Amino acid sequence: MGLLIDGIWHDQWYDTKSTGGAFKRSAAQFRNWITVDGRAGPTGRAGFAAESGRYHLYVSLACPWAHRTLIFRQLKDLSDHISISVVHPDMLDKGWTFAKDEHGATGDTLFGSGFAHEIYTRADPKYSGRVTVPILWDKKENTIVSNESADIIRMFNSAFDDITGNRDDYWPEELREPIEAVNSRIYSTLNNGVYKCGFATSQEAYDAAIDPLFETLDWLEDILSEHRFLLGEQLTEADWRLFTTLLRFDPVYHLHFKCNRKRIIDYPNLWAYTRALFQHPGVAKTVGMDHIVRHYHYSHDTINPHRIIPTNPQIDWLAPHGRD
Ligand SMILES: N[C@@H](CCC(=O)N[C@@H](CS)C(=O)NCC(=O)O)C(=O)O
Repeated sequence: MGLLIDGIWHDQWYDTKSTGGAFKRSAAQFRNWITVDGRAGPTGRAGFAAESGRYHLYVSLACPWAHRTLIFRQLKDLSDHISISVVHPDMLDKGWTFAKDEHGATGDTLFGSGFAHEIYTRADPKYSGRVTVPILWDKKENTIVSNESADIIRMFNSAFDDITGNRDDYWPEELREPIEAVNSRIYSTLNNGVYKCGFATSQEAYDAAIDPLFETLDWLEDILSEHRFLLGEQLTEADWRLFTTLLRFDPVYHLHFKCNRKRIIDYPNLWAYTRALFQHPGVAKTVGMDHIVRHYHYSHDTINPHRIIPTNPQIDWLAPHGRD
């Protein structure tokens, strides 16, 4: 694990010393938007029009943020229009790699690079910052459009609709305000909250993260006891953003990140909801559980120094969910 400083790779773990043991996620730096006609989006510059075959997505099957983008690529029928490369699950001293010696790791199918940091320096030879996935690459302008999953799923939600004819809308205008409110709590206490627990290097930092996390799970259980989805009857991006964390919770976060007060299967509504989303058409094929379990346990040697991969519970994702 490391980062680029002025385009040079440095192997170093997250700095939690300056924050009293708390993990602080750094903000993504490439924030352009693909739009229907290439006009600028909410951030960044213009020039990224939706075109079939122009863009390439670098993902890790293990990563919950990258997983969101893979789900939207699937839901919005973008597989024939946006190509992908899948990194190797082990993220060690050189960061994400394009090694292919693991089932499902494709290598860099665009440039044949060895490491994900080469994609960042290809876009900006002096880039300083973390080398994260997902990365949305523009083959035409030879640069990174975006490395922020929250933005990428919104681009995928609508920018290519005229090309695919798929007009399913997971960010409907009338629900945007409540979606933002739900996203914001879930991001801070759950999506990122599990990392705050897992990467904490002081008891105080862990204690500060664990209560809000389980309060949020209790809150979600209540919502889902009354509604089919987070915002009511309509499936929205808020559900997909939550799903990638729920999916990883029992197999990884419960043990590896010490989020062990309860498991998702202890919450009847959350557990049935997670299965319902797993069983949604096209979603199961975006799930790489081998990469998920391998990545966390093998890569985080400050948490699991002997890199032993635990046996894990057998989870029946396909059991009937009864939430239609
Ligand atoms: N804000 C980014 C965060 C992505 C992110 O942190 N990805 C993790 C993998 S789960 C990563 O690549 N981490 C490498 C690192 O921090 O060095 C997004 O949501 O797209």
